[in-house]
Amino acid sequence: MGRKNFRGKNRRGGGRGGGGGGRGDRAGGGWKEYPAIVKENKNLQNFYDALLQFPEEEREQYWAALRRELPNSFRFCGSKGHALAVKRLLQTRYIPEIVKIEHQDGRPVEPPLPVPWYPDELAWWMTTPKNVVRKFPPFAAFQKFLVSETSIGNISRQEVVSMIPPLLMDVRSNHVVLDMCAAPGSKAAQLLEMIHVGEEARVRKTLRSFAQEDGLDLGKETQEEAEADLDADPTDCGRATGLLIANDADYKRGHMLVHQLKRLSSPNLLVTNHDATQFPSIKLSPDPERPTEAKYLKFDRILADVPCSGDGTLRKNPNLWKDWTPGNALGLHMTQVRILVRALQLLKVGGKVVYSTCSMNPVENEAVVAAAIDRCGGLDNVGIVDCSTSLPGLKRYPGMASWKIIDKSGRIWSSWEEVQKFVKESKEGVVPGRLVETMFPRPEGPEGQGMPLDRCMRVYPHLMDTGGFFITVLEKKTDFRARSENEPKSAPGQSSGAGQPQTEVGAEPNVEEAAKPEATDAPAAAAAPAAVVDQAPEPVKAEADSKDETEDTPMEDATANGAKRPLDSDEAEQEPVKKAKTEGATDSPAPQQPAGKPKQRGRIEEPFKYLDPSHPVIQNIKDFYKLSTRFPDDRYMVRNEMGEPAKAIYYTTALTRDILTQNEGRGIKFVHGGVRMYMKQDAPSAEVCRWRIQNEGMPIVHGYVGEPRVIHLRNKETFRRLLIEMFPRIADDGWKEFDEIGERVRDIGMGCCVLRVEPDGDDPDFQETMALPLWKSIHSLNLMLPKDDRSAMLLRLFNDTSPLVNITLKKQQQQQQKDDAAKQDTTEENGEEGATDYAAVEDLPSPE
Ligand SMILES: C[S@@+](CC[C@H](N)C(=O)[O-])C[C@H]1O[C@@H](n2cnc3c(N)ncnc32)[C@H](O)[C@@H]1O
Repeated sequence: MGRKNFRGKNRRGGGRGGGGGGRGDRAGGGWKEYPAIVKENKNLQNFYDALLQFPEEEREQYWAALRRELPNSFRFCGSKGHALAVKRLLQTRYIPEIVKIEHQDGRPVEPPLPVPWYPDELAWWMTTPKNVVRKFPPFAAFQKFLVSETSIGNISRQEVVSMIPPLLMDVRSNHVVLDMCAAPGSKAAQLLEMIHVGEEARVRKTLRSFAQEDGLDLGKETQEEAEADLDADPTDCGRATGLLIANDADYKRGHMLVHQLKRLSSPNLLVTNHDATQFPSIKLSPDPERPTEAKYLKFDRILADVPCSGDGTLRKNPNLWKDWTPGNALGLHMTQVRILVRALQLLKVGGKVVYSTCSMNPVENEAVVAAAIDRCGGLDNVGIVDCSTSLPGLKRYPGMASWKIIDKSGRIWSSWEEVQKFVKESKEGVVPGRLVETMFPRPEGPEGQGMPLDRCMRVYPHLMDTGGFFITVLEKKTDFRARSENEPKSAPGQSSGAGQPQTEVGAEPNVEEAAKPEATDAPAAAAAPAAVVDQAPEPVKAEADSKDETEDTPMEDATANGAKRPLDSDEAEQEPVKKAKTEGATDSPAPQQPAGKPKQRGRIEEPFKYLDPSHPVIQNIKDFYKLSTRFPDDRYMVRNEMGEPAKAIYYTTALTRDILTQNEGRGIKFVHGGVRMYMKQDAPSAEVCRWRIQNEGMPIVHGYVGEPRVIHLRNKETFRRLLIEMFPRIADDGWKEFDEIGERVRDIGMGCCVLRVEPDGDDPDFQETMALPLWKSIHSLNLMLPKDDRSAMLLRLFNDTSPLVNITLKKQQQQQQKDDAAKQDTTEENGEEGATDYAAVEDLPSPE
């Protein structure tokens, strides 16, 4: 590609990392940006000018940054080795082309650069905005790379400030993590990746120690494997034992979350659909030493990335310039406090909560942190962690110790005393707007002292040319009972209530915990699950329990302002393409409501039923694939009422199994869990196992598959042929065309096998080891991969964009029609199995 030029007007100045102002050198060349939107709002500007009190020059930089388009940013995901391979491609193939592109005035385009504070240079940004990269032809190849790798989960198009909260959580492989408000899921994906860091290498290292005994050929030892730290998570043969529960109150957004996280194929994930203010207590098996004592899950890490007014996202959501009103933030304050209090309750002692918003308003930030700590008994129970040395290179401001509140009418208030005085003196005698005491800075004097709110982090848009973000890390020091909202604080001199049993009134969200006066980490098992909000198998009171909460801060407000804000462009890009078919949703029609009953929210999910290891299907799978006895066979699960394998068999971790079995019938709304490991497949003869290994489950199981079902491939060109051709022939000496694997594919028994791609290391663009499902039938072979994955691999490894070749397309179409008809008849196993199984439909082995 020679020098390429793109045109446009009104491109504004400013760039990344300018340290107060960015690079103001962009005028002259460029592109159009949102010309129709007037980026002015008097109330907004007056309020923040009064609040932030920047010197004049910095104030201008702040507003100028907010009016500019956001730089383009993305993150390489997945296992480290894999992420580094995709990153290498950016550096060697795309950046050299990008630097040849010129602005209208002849200046070269600035290439993407690593975000300086992100570990391992896995996050990148570039000053050219997203919509320019998307639309201008010189960027077409780069854009294709971004889209292709995003679609298969190797790249996340995430805004840089949104990457900060998970980085501060220090998540380990064995941590139990909750993301309370997780949709659409970019931070949840980051957290899940952290749970899996180092796992692949640990598992291989463990397997290698048994390889000779088990007759496994694991190929060459990688450097990562040699350096793997088995002590990082020692209890399950190197596998990650941690868990992420990703929750969102909004059912539809919850399914975007499933779509986003499913790409990571993690058995360490559960997705739930609950109001975070009432997130339920999750039951675990009792400790063997105390079999009669109920045990509940507590978390090592919690992310509370709460619904907020979002005024830090003005760059990404320019409509906010006209939509911002002072009331937005006020309506969210109480919900935010409740979510944070619930997070602190659910945390282990020593655990950490990260509280974050994309708002700059202290009423949603410092005021929430202070109010939640206060309700949990003060700084003796919950500390604010000093993160000043974390993420060096990230420019930030400390949290505020004092601030003002703007009410719905635009009037600015300095203190709660001022509000009370107004109430006393006014005729109406009522508090204006939705003002409450906890919105205001803590008063001077003994009660208000000592809250180190300066440890909170404020990331302003002009500091590094980003969006705005607020982040605070809190640590639980001891167990406590949180004071309810309606309960007055202890009189001065008395203990704040830490560790004291307190009467819970209405507003305390979890009735299970409230039911037991001294409950701390083991809430009493209540007869009715407290946090069930709808469609519970056992009808329970729940909406009634939360009446106080809904009365003083209607959730409608919270959702109107925060939860149901329109999708921004990142989110929209991540949205499932096939909107009509919500992934993870059942195929069953929504349940019919008996007349006169309140309408149910959400839909009923299929149950999760675990298979007995002695089940004939499990035995057949073990025999056929010669699975090592070291692979756990008590974690297989199906999703139908009968508990019989019908279409898909899932795999989960041991902890997930415990949670799903212990909480069956308790009304907890699990909407996703488990990785599809085996899919039912028509087989040409009785000797062939009808359960093929699904691509998603392959990374988990392939190391345990016996050599009789493995094909080792080293040649890049052989791999290219398997990727580009669907159903290449092996009959009539066709196998001879397959170079080093020819004889092996001729001789191996029919059915599914593991294709282990083990590059010989000579080609720098072909270094990644992979394991993929391959189906052998009488006449042909077929890689059982979705078309998107094939195309993405062709692009990545061969820079090849040619269409896939499918010689049996017609047969496929007929088969697809047959499958579709059969699907309509299937009622027993819908759930996630109901979602299109593209490998089975599009890549079905040719019927022979
Ligand atoms: C700021 S967004 C979260 C963004 C997300 N953490 C990410 O990184 O992609 C806030 C989310 O909170 C959800 N939400 C709103 N009210 C909630 C509540 N009471 N409980 C749980 N989730 C809630 C909304 O549906 C929305 O998806």
